[in-house]
Amino acid sequence: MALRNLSKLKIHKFGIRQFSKEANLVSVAVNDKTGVATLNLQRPPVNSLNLEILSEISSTLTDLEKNKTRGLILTSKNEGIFSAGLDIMEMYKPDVERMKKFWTTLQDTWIKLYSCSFPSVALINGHAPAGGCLLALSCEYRVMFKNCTIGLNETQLGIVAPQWFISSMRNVIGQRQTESALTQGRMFKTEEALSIGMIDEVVENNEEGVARAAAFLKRFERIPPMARAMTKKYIRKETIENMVKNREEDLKNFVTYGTQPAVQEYLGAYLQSLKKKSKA
Ligand SMILES: CCCCCCCC/C=C\C=C\CC(=O)SCCNC(=O)CCNC(=O)[C@H](O)C(C)(C)COP(=O)(O)OP(=O)(O)OC[C@H]1O[C@@H](n2cnc3c(N)ncnc32)[C@H](O)[C@@H]1OP(=O)(O)O
Repeated sequence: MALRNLSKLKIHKFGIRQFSKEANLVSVAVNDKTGVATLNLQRPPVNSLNLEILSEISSTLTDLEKNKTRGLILTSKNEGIFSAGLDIMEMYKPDVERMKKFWTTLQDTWIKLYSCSFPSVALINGHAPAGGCLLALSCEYRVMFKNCTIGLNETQLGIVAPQWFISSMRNVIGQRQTESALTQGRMFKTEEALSIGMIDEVVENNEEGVARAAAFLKRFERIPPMARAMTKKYIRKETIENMVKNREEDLKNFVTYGTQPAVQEYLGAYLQSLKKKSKA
């Protein structure tokens, strides 16, 4: 597996374009033999998703699509944390113009990941709350380390998960489990997530995780890519169209709702509790 500069596109002897990104907040490694790209989130300390990392994920997904990658493994360089979700600092006492750009970039990233033509696996090698969970749910398969947690915990923060977050979960675990999980803002331990089908496999370590993710992607080796991609597109069409149709309204809701004093108070208190915990 090699890390390459994105600017250097080349056709490999297997006929697969190979590339990766020389960037700060994500890195991409492409397996020469299989054409599978591993996208690593690497924004210390907890891979919280701010405007900059989302922009990099989004542009990387565009590049992977253009370069006809054969599959994606989405994971974290920071073992122990897949992603802490959206960077709360983007929502707390926000600059409204940046806040809009942030949300629009999150929408773009989700659309690209949710609708990508290539098969995708989240190798969840650490905790995955909220936006971290959303990224994982947007993939087609989820492999997770033991002793971690995953879930959409928004209500615990006093915020409301948008419709497309909810649909992403509902499409994986169904209406009843989603309603129960989201109204409580419940975080699931690995084994619990497995038992409700939120994740597909549990692994001991990174080596095993990469092997299981690769095994999932290998299932498509003999499936004509076009047929596969069109089938995925049809299955996900309604969810994506709903979001795209409502994205302006979704942005408006985010700004209006997110800037309300009561929501700001919740976010401020939550941030304080996180900071206290890290100082204890
Ligand atoms: C009517 C309809 C309206 C629709 C409107 C839509 C509104 C929806 C809006 C938003 C949706 C948001 C979804 C989200 O993703 S919100 C983010 C939720 N994330 C979390 O709750 C996770 C919080 N973090 C943790 O639980 C832990 O940090 C954990 C990831 C488990 C890692 O734990 P640990 O390794 O122990 O690390 P620390 O807790 O010590 O954290 C290290 C430092 O990082 C800071 N931190 C952590 N998470 C975040 C974050 N998400 N954003 C910003 N900063 C974060 C933490 O404060 C520590 O900072 P410091 O070192 O300065 O103390």
